[in-house]
Amino acid sequence: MPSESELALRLQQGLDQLQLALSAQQQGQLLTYLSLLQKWNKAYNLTAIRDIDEMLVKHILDSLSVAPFCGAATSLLDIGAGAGLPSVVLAIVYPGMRVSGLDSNIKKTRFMQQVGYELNLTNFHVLHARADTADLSTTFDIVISRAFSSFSDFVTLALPRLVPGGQIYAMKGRYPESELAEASSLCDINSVIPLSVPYLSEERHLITATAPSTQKVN
Ligand SMILES: C[S@@+](CC[C@H](N)C(=O)[O-])C[C@H]1O[C@@H](n2cnc3c(N)ncnc32)[C@H](O)[C@@H]1O
Repeated sequence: MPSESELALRLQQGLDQLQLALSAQQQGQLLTYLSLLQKWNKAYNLTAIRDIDEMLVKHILDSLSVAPFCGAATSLLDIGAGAGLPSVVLAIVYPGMRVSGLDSNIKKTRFMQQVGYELNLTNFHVLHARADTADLSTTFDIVISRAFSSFSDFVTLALPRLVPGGQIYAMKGRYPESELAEASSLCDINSVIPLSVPYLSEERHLITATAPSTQKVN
């Protein structure tokens, strides 16, 4: 198992590759989050990944890879956030952004609440609810998901939660050709951005979309 200083160095080098400049405090928060994930995973089964270095790459750095595309937003909702991926990571990167992590699984929302408390993330809010019935009373600049559902199901859930002109972001693995075709009548797909995750040779993509500008006919 890598030592704390080895993990810190690997994080620092990953951040350099992503061209993200985070303070020592933010890097410390990311490492504390990583250790909480590993600690709670034993009892709560938060993620199938057990190895801490793999968690750093496939969870923390993977979530950080979307950060450069979120900087203009003041609010963000993560649907099906699970253990807080990517929402906790984005709340750490952007302390001025109102970030909400929503999940229907009570163990996962308890974990996110504990993370928010231990990291003193005052901009991070946890919602225990189903995405289709959640009473949120507010809308968001970005609605994001990672490993949640088909893109079309996600779009249907995300659209009512967006401010006018807000962005839907879906984090995907391989180029999601069939999912894009299926959702083309529901929204305007603006881009499919290849993401590069440090130390990972697998494909990652970010779909960005907005509410349909015109009434679409099937
Ligand atoms: C595969 S996990 C992904 C979690 C996290 N986004 C990640 O990348 O690790 C999907 C999550 O979606 C949640 N979920 C599934 N259906 C949901 C719904 N209708 N409303 C809210 N959360 C839901 C599950 O509880 C689970 O935590």
